[in-house]
Amino acid sequence: MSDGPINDFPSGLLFDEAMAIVAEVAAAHRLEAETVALSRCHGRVLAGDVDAPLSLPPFDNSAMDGFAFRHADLAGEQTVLRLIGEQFAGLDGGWSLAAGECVRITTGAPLPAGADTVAIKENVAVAGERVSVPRTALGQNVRYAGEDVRQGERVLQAGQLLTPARVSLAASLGLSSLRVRRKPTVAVFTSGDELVEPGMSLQPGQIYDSNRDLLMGLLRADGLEPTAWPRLPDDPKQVEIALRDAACAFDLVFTCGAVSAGEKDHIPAVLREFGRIHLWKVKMRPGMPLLFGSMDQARMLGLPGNPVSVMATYMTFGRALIDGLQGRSEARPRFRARLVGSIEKTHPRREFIRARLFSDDAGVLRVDPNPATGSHRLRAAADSDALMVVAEGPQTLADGAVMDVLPY
Ligand SMILES: Nc1nc2c(c(=O)[nH]1)N[C@H]1C(S)=C(S)[C@@H](COP(=O)(O)OP(=O)(O)OC[C@H]3O[C@@H](n4cnc5c(N)ncnc54)[C@H](O)[C@@H]3O)O[C@H]1N2
Ligand code: MOO
Repeated sequence: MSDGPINDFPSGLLFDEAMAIVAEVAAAHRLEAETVALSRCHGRVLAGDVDAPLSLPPFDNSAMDGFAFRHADLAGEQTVLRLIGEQFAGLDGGWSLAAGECVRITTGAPLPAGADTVAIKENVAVAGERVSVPRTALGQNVRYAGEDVRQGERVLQAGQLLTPARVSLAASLGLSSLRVRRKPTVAVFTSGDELVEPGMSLQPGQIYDSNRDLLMGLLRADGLEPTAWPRLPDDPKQVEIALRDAACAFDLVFTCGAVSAGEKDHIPAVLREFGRIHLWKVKMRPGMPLLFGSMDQARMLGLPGNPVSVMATYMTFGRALIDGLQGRSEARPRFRARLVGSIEKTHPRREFIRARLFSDDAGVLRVDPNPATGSHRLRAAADSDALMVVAEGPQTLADGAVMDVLPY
């Protein structure tokens, strides 16, 4: 391994500069498109636009259970019509109404030819064939063909995330599969000789590995199916072997720890020697030692080892990488909330502060920062449900200032 300075790549970048590099590298390594059965499309990113092969609703139909008739037949407060049959939701009975006739109809059933209005059954008196319907506005309780979607109209676009409603829309159009981007396969590594598996006994100087569950949980919550690898020891040869092995089998390799300046922080040197570093160190807090590169077929994101650094870097760079690889072009929802209390920030880096989100009595979303500083303090993260973002440079923020927040 080379002993020279590791400096032939961008370093000490502004947050937005680093994000731009991640987006660019991800776009250059976009995952291939595949055709997937609709039931497996949830959470996937669409690879192509979808134009409606049919209109929705496909035919005029009733919005309520009741009686369908011709509005022109109504006279006065009550009109007696002649019941000629039933049209339930399902096969079209081919009914056609002549003057003074009506048909019993259920919700979703096709409207008989000639009918243009439906009275709900609760307001109708039926005696044999005689049906007394009240005054009803023209078109009442009718759902028109094409009022939701017109045939040929673009309803979904490449780059959109397939939410349950979007998958359901595709189903309603009769589509049984969609072109989506492959989901990245993800390997997760934690690293450090101090780490012990929860459940084992601790020797002096050791701590339990908490980042593995943190990162696996964050990835799973984003719909990925990560694979946890055995922990990396603080040994450069073993780090090299494990990372090279993972890099030829996974799209994404996430590591936690061993990316800072310590004597045992081997990951940057391994990445440089056997792959390529795209950037190292970002002006953010926590998360400053973030490392991003490529090795073999994988993109590698080296998250700093402190737990809150893992959260801040995953929720920003990790997600940008995952979204970029899948060509997700629709921005994730942005949340903004008003600050509780005030903040005086003096350092130059962008800061991510653990905070609680809540709606106040006036219906205003508020964000209440946790006073704990220190990216090792996991308890403050567990007591919080969002990271609040404070912009670069010195900032004096008063109560009520509008803040960007990343809920988790
Ligand atoms: N001289 C310098 N020292 C440090 C710098 C620096 O720039 N110069 N950066 C500091 C910052 S900021 C951070 S963040 C940390 C990150 O360092 P590493 O990514 O190399 O992480 P480690 O040293 O391996 O670990 C940091 C910290 O986190 C604990 N840790 C690591 N992995 C886990 C895990 N899986 N579960 C629980 N806890 C974990 C580890 O024990 C350390 O306490 O470096 C600063 N130092
Ligand atoms: O930047 Mo470190 O990630 O302060 O904790």
